[in-house]
Order: sequence, then structure tokens, then C-alpha cells
Amino acid sequence: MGEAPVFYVENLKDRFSNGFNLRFKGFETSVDVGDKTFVIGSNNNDSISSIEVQIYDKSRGKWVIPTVLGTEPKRYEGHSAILLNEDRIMVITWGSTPDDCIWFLEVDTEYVKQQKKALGTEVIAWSKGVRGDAEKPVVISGPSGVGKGTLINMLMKEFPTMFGFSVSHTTRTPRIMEKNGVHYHFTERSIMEKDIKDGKFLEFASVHGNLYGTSIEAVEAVADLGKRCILDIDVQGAKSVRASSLDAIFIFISPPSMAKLEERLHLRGTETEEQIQKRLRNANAEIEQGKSLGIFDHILCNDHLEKCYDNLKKLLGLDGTTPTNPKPSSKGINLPSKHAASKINNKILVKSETLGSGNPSKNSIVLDVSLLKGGAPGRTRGLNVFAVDPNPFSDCLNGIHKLS
Ligand SMILES: Nc1ncnc2c1ncn2[C@@H]1O[C@H](COP(=O)(O)OP(=O)(O)OP(=O)(O)O)[C@@H](O)[C@H]1O
Ligand SMILES: Nc1nc2c(ncn2[C@@H]2O[C@H](COP(=O)(O)O)[C@@H](O)[C@H]2O)c(=O)[nH]1
Repeated sequence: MGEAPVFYVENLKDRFSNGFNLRFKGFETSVDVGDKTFVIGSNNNDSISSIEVQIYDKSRGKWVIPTVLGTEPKRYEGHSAILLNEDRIMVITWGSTPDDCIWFLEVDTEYVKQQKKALGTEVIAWSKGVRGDAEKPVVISGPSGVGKGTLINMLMKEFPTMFGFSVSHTTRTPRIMEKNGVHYHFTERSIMEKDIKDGKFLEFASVHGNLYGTSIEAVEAVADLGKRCILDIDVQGAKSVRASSLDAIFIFISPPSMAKLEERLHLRGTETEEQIQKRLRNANAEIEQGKSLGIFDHILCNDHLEKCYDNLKKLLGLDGTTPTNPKPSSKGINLPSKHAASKINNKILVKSETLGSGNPSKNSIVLDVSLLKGGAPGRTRGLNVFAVDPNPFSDCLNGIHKLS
């Protein structure tokens, strides 16, 4: 295993003396990817640092300011930058909180390639790095009034630490008892349309005359808590999620009959007669699509509620055989506040730069990046963290143990 030091900070004014006016007042690193150099710089204004990226295209001899997608790191004192797999740069920020210190700057991933094509510009995309993996989300779909919400509430009540609900955005008005941020994020159409344009949504659809959508943040926030995410969305939304990079289980809930569906909508009493008729008209097409499009992994008929709920639990492996303990929520990473990083195969050694601290491996950790999943526009998950055993003569990665 040969060590390849990849972290470097240098004076870029010396390196690129062709008229480029560096705007960074703070700290900068550069990473070469193919014929491009990505210069990552921070501007320190008072106590707030913002990160910026400029690209030097060596083949054209030109500087490019890219379109930046995703959520970028904020408030940090400096950073290390390491190229991974020629398509993303790992950025480790200094002086950040433990859950805010690992970031990925995607420069040539599939997502970035798609966005470049769609936008016709140079694109980069940020995503936050998170320890551990998330469980497959569960997408529950079916016509209005079939009992999706009822079944989901039963699941959340019985397994409160295991499941988390993806709170959708909608432009429809709240029903009595519905709380903003709990049942939905009730929003203005213009705001939601802008957020959709800015790539903040995993999916969206016009349903019964209103706009509904799942934000990327809604799904990631549940996974951040170590919970399995449940999405209650219509068939168009399920189709979009199926086509996205989110690996989920898709379950369609069907009514025993249209008459029963109508009865349930009337009994619920949350819609006007006109709205109920609209929902019933849409239900026919949804049932048709749900059963025929090959979107769904499972179809459950909600005739008797308890029986349907038992079948749902069986599908999710919750029929009494599986332990119901929650997975621990994703933990942060305690990094030395000032550090240097180097890459050895799929492992990143992060060493404290504090002089005179005695033991050189004290405060050193190893980040394993071999099992990374996801990425922009959501989080990058699957990071594993190891502590380096305190052997003063060991600079290698033999004496490491995984941190839980
Ligand atoms: N198996 C069932 N038998 C009888 N009534 C049921 C059954 N399942 C749910 N219901 C009732 O049907 C009504 C509609 O259920 P629910 O609100 O859960 O539907 P939904 O699919 O979430 O609807 P929407 O998509 O409009 O949000 C509720 O009043 C609920 O109590
Ligand atoms: N495509 C999406 N559909 C959604 C989302 N959130 C809810 N829904 C679906 O809308 C209808 C109506 O819901 P209601 O609360 O007004 O009765 C229902 O089928 C939901 O499943 C979403 O984020 N995206």
C-alpha cells in the first residue's frame, strides 16, 4: 500500500500568473481533476466564512465560475481537500462542529454530468458527508381516502423510534387539526415553484389541483435521525422517485371497491362534495396506473384495516421476528481542529497539526471512503470512522479500530 499525499495548499498566484484575479481573502486549496484545476477558497468576513470554487480549464487556458448546486459548508477556519475517484473532492473543514466537518464537492459524478447537460454550464455540487448508512425508505401510494395516512400513523405509533415521516410541501390549505411542519409544509405556489427550479425537490406533482412535493431535505432529515423514512405520495410522485437515485420500497394501497373509497372520503369529511368527486375521478386512473406500470413492489388491499396493517408489517419484516430497536442516529466526527489529510487507497488519514502535542497519532483518525453512497443533491452516506491506536512510532494504518 503506497502512500499518496494529496493534501496541499500553495500560493496560487505564483501558479497561475495569467491575469486571474484571486478573490479569496482567506484560505485556498487546489485539486487537479483531468485538465481542470478546482480552486476552493474561503472568504473570511468577520466570523463567517463562505466557500467558493473557481475552475481553471487548462485545455482552454480559461477560468470558469461554475453553477453551484447543493448546500455548501459554512463557518469554518480552513480546509483540506482530497480527490476521490476522479469525480468528487472530499473537503474536510477546520473548526466545524462534529456533524458539519466532512463535505463532498462533486465535479464529475452522474448527477453533475446530468446537471451540466440540463443547464449548459459548468456545474459543481456540494453534499454533506454522514457516518453510516440509512435504511431503505418506504414509499406508500394509492388513491385519496384509501387509508395510507391511517396505516402510516399506526406504523409510527407502534414503532416510533424506527420510522420517520417525510413531511411534504403542499400548496393546498391546511385542514382543521393539521399543523405546519408536522403534516405538511404549507407553502405558497411561487415559493415552491422556485425551490423546485433550484433542485430542492426529489419529486413533485400536481395532485387534485394542488402542488405537492417531497424535498430532498425532508427525506435526509429522517435518515439523519437514524430512522427509516416513510413517504406518503401519489402515483406520479412514486413514478418520479422510482426514476430517481433513491433506493426505496414501493407499496401501493388499493381500495376494496370504488364504493368503499367514496364512503371513506365522505366519512372523513375533510373535502367538499366537489373535491371528493374530483378525487374519485383521479382515483380510477391512479388504480389503473398503480397496478399496471411496474412501479410498485407490492400491492396491498385495504379492506379490513387490521388485516392490511398486519400485511404491511410483514412486508417490512416487522412481524415479530425482527428486533424493533432503532438504529443509532448518525453520529458526528470529532476531528482535530487543525489537521492535515492524506489518502491511502480508500482511507483518509486525518492528523492533528498541533505541534508539541506529544504523541503524533493522538487525535488522528482514519476515514474509510470505500462504501460511499448517495451524494448530491442529498447527503453522502456510508463514511466509516476509525481511531488510530496511540503508537508513537506508527504512521501507518495497521493499528486502527472502528469507532461506533
Ligand atoms: N380499512 C378501512 N376501513 C374503513 N375505513 C378506513 C380504513 N382505512 C382507513 N379508513 C378511514 O378512511 C378515511 C381515509 O383514510 P386516510 O385519511 O388514511 O386516507 P389517505 O389514503 O391517507 O387519504 P389522502 O390521500 O387523501 O390523504 C379515514 O377516515 C380512515 O379512518
Ligand atoms: N407526489 C406527491 N404526492 C403527495 C405528496 N404529499 C402528499 N401527496 C399525495 O397527495 C394526495 C392528496 O393528499 P391530501 O393530504 O391532500 O389528502 C395523496 O394521494 C397523497 O399521497 C408529495 O410530497 N408528493
